[in-house]
Amino acid sequence: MPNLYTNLEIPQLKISLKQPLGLFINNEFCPSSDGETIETVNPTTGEPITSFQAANETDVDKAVKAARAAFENVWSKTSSEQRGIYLSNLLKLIEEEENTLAALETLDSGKPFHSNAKQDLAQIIELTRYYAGAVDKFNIGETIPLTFEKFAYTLKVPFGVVAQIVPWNYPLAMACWKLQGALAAGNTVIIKPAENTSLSLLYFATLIKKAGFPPGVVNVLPGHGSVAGQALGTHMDIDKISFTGSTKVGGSVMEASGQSNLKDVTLECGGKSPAIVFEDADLDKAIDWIAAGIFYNSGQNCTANSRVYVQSSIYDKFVKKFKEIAKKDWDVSGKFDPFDEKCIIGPVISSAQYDRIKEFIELGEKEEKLNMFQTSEFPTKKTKGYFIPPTIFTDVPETSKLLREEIFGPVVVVSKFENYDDAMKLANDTYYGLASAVFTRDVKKAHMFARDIKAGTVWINQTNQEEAKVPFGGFKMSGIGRESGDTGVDNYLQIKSVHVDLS
Ligand SMILES: NC(=O)C1=CN([C@@H]2O[C@H](COP(=O)(O)OP(=O)(O)OC[C@H]3O[C@@H](n4cnc5c(N)ncnc54)[C@H](O)[C@@H]3O)[C@@H](O)[C@H]2O)C=CC1
Ligand code: BAL
Repeated sequence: MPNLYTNLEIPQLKISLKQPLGLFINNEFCPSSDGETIETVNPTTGEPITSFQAANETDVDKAVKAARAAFENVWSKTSSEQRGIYLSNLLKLIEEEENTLAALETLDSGKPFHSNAKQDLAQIIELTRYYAGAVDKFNIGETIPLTFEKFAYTLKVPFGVVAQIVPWNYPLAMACWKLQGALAAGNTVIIKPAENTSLSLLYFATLIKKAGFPPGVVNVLPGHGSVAGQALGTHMDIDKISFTGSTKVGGSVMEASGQSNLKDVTLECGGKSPAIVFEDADLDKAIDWIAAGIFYNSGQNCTANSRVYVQSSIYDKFVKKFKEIAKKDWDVSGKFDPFDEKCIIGPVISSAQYDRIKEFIELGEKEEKLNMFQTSEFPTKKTKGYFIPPTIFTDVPETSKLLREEIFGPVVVVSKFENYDDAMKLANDTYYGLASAVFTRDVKKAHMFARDIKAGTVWINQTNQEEAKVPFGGFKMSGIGRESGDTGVDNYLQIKSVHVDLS
């Protein structure tokens, strides 16, 4: 029998914890059927942390059977009030274990503990509170009068068994965006974390059990995307799948649904979100927001404002100040312990992502010969972690690969525009449509931008702010469907129409 738990020590916070390493099915941790494991690496040091069990097709089937039985026998008969009680219990446990969960995020993903990881937990707490109260608010159908003797009504009912696949940039937060909404709607769930950040969700599974959720309602299946993820996508007894990650894999999840049982699909995929700065903007505030919007979480945000367009009359001033702020507030040098309050930018998630981002930087600098500014030396010789300093490319043409592709690191391109029409043309010149930001003191211009931009989210005089009450999702190749807010529950409900004949 493999080890299904290990002790982890986080000396910086004096935390020691019992970390589960198994697949979580029917409220128990168990080994994978073929003994396959995945090693998880600390991106701050490049050293392994531990290994956990990796699910295969047989394990996926076992979890689906557990989720199906829990749905048919227990969960579909559990009142919304009782579901709300379980979610409230979970909220209390998350609050109690906030530091431990945040510390696991920092250990496994490199997120600075005091800023990013604690901020993720604050968001998780807010949204769990929201969903605990939402269970009976968004499942209300309507009555439709037809003739004197006929009417119809609609019921909003859960799908049944839902699969969820989440990425590594916000490991627990992305899981909770999906999980709490699906549970509030009355579904049972099988959730797969990313290969490189499974620890926090496995630990979270212990809270699910403690909160009283019946066995099989929540199942956590760590595993490889190409194995466990693929098996979830093609399974014939999963009613809905929700995915967050790359646009490429999002497409294959949709394809898997099409090739199997046409399960309902929600996708949250990539972005190349523009920030537009007009000459009448409060420049200092705009720069502070934009710097945070690209450098926070080391730029590993699907909504990162990775394309910045600045009106030509203030362009030079903007670029000068932007570099100063990047250097002053976001530099990495010498601050290589994400548990230390001074660390503002952690490492990127893996050596593969580090190499990928480095390639983009070298392409911009050497092949495309763009103007480049970095806040400190790169590659840095002082750490084995995957640290990348804030990197700013200026005067970048629309044809540049750096301007067109999602880099997912602390790398931003800046260009200029002349007038409103010019700005809109540039902002919309992308296959993506996740988010956007506009900076101006002109109310009319701000709302014209909100009208004209083809993106699921628009921020006016701010950027990258998320609220549990507000729907989130993408236009174009950034996704299908919405999460968060009422849609975070609605997304997991389907409509049944009932026709009544009184004649
Ligand atoms: N929109 C977002 O929040 C994210 C976007 N990305 C983008 O993707 C790029 C590559 O990162 P990756 O880790 O490779 O992302 P990915 O899309 O491969 O990984 C996301 C999740 O999908 C799973 N997965 C992988 N292949 C699968 C398959 N065939 N079927 C079902 N699930 C599968 C993974 O195990 C993980 O849980 C990043 O550089 C970034 O541009 C990555 C993570 C999050
Ligand atoms: N903050 C959650 C969505 C994202 O930016 O990846």
